[in-house]
Amino acid sequence: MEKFLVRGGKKLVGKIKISGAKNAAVAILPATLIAGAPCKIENLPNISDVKILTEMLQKLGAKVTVHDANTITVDPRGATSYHAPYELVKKFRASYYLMGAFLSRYKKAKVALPGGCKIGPRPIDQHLKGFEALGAQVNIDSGEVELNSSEICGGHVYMDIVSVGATINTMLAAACCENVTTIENVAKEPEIVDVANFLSALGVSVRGAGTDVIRIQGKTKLGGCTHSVIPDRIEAGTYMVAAAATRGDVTITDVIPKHLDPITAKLRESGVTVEEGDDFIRVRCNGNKIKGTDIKTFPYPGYPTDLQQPMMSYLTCTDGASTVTENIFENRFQHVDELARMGADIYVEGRMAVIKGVKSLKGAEVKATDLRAGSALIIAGMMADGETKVSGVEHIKRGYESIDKKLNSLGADISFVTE
Ligand SMILES: CC(=O)N[C@H]1[C@@H](OP(=O)(O)OP(=O)(O)OC[C@H]2O[C@@H](n3ccc(=O)[nH]c3=O)[C@H](O)[C@@H]2O)O[C@H](CO)[C@@H](O)[C@@H]1O
Ligand SMILES: C=C(OP(=O)(O)O)C(=O)O
Repeated sequence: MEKFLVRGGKKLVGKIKISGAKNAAVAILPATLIAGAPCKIENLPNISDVKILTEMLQKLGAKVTVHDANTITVDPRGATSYHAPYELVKKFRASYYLMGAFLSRYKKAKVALPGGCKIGPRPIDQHLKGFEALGAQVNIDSGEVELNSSEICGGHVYMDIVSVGATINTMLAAACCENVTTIENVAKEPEIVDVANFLSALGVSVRGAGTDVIRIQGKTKLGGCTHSVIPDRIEAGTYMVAAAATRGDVTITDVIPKHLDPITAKLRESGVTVEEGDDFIRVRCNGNKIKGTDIKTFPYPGYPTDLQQPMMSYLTCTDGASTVTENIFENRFQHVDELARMGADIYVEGRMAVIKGVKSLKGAEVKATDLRAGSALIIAGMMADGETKVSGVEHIKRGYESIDKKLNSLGADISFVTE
């Protein structure tokens, strides 16, 4: 079994460069299927979700040229398959974007229901509502979603729930519709704006991405483009929290500081000094008195659920009590028992965790059950006395490019072991 062995007690100090955003990359890669010419995608994170997706595009008939670890060109013109069976999609959640991409390109799709992080029930009813509003018939049979549309021509949809995935999927499906599509009550995450920019570069007219309402005037014939993926605000936020958790001094570069406002605000509230530049953020503790704070997860621009778990590790050793309320996913507290095994004092009641700050954590054998539980446990390991072994490495590799090497470059002591 693969594990990260973390020897704790080291302050993180130095500079670290942020990779491209997983949640934008995993939408843009399937979206290349609707292009009419090659698409060069730059600043892709070198993570397993991207690797799997790249292989998937090849299996579907697209030609992929790898330029370097973070840049590929996808030529979708030879792709013919609109079927993505469970074997292909089970490994990660964002395979659902193949539904929108296939529907746009082929007017039909057959895609198995997705896998991904087990953080509670993750229905896709809003995705299907979007497709239906554009004119598709939806049928679910033997775990596969079948979409058909003699004419998918655009429409109007008001989403019941603010959903990142449903917003992007409806945008993809609308990209080749001749009529205007209006999607209301949409998610406003920066990754949605990045996908909108990618579609615009192909020739689709997309207005309103980043607000509550998106209007799309599709085109039946699209071009190709060169697109650079935006920085990963969740990776950046993880390293901001790690810097604070080890009472270090870290400058995080190649970021869009505005995207990190909710994390910056919470770290400042808790006593950490955070400075922002045009494309960097410096997080340092300066010997400041560090106290607990309260976190409530919300859709962007609220505090992101994907940084709830790493933040909880930090809060285990701050002065006084903190609360963490998880409003997005029902079962995103699986890291709590593992933190408790390291000496954290956490009490969970429904969607809220109450954390009483302790003096220190102790290293232990712990298991990451999902991606962000993984980074949370690595942070806890760096805070702890002694050694922590984190299993569930496959989850962590889904979303963090070289997390061990990046943290070691800041002075951490993390090795990759196979037992
Ligand atoms: C690949 C990707 O981008 N993943 C992100 C995306 O996931 P994902 O797109 O799956 O998350 P959503 O924004 O869709 O989910 C938000 C909430 O809506 C619910 N819901 C969603 C769709 C639907 O059809 N019906 C429904 O009830 C979900 O169960 C959840 O409670 O946004 C989440 C919320 O910021 C992040 O944690 C994930 O990292
Ligand atoms: C939940 C996450 O990812 P996914 O939606 O890909 O499972 C995440 O990035 O924290």
